[in-house]
Amino acid sequence: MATLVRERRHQQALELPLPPPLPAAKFRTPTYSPGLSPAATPGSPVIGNLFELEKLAVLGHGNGGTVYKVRHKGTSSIYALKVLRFHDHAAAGFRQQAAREAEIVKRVDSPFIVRCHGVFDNGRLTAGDDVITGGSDGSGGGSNLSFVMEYMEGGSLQDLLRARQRLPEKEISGVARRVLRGLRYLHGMKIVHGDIKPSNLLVNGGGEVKIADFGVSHVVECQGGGKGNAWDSSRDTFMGTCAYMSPERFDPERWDGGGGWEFAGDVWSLGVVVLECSLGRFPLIGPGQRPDWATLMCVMCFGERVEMPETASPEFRSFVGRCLEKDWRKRATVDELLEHPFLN
Ligand SMILES: Nc1ncnc2c1ncn2[C@@H]1O[C@H](COP(=O)(O)OP(=O)(O)OP(=O)(O)O)[C@@H](O)[C@H]1O
Repeated sequence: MATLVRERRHQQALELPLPPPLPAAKFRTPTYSPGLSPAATPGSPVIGNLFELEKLAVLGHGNGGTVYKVRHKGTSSIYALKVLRFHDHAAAGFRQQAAREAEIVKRVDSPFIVRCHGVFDNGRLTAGDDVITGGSDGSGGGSNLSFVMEYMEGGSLQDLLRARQRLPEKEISGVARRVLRGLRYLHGMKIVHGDIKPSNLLVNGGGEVKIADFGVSHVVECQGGGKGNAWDSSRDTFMGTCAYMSPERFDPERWDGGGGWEFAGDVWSLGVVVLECSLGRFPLIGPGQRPDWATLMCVMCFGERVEMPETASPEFRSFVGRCLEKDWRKRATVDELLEHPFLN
């Protein structure tokens, strides 16, 4: 069932070209320092083969894949290995989106985004601009796509919220600043993340938050252009994702989801996350309500006021209000939010 849901979720058409690869793509020259941390650093060695990695533990499961904690046998560096498995009957859209995810993570390089150290297509390391097929290996047993990622030993923001329930405004402001810097980088490359939520914001050993999981990301032609690329809500039934979805993605007709709104959707999602960090629960619905499609749709269409924590500062209220502006044209941009007093 979960696989089916993910397959549906990934059927969004992604026909636009990606920006050119970075000159020295992700898989950079190694400068490994033996004395460093258990977790791999930006200068970690290139991994040529998945057999170089030893699985230590399962870190988590997503829709369609498993994430393992692994150790590089040669250097003892620790990584996270995400493995997406495709059954032979997997929908073409699922494979296509996984390939798109791989192409995006190979190009992004920012301290605010979880680093990818290598992508393996059926165990074969793909280089800079190799075409990734996500296709069958011909063995009849399905295929897989594996991502070797920076290990984020603090887990996700969702884990953090489970443990601490609420975060103080100062910490929330730090989280928001890092996510916005990551979004500024991505949007500058015309990449819409599309799935900003607590489980996709990971924390490293130093307490730094980074954006992860490009499973529904895509590249848009130009902001404000008439591409449309309208989101078909019937494709995205996964609750964890739709809970953070903006009104114009829910209902493009009502909220004028023409061209240019897709970057604004990431800002809405960040606003929901920020409010959740302060309230200690998913904020757009009442404590006992389920965040199902119909309930969320009612909130988007008829809900007037977002509940704020009683103790929230004016800066916090203003910041969240600017993110959760229903009309995406009035919503703050990433650059505006980076100048907002809540962060400064
Ligand atoms: N680089 C990483 N370092 C440490 N833990 C990670 C890393 N990437 C993922 N995880 C853990 O594995 C879990 C599963 O990640 P994955 O990206 O597959 O799915 P998800 O984001 O939880 O759900 P979904 O697939 O619905 O987006 C995460 O919630 C996180 O706890």
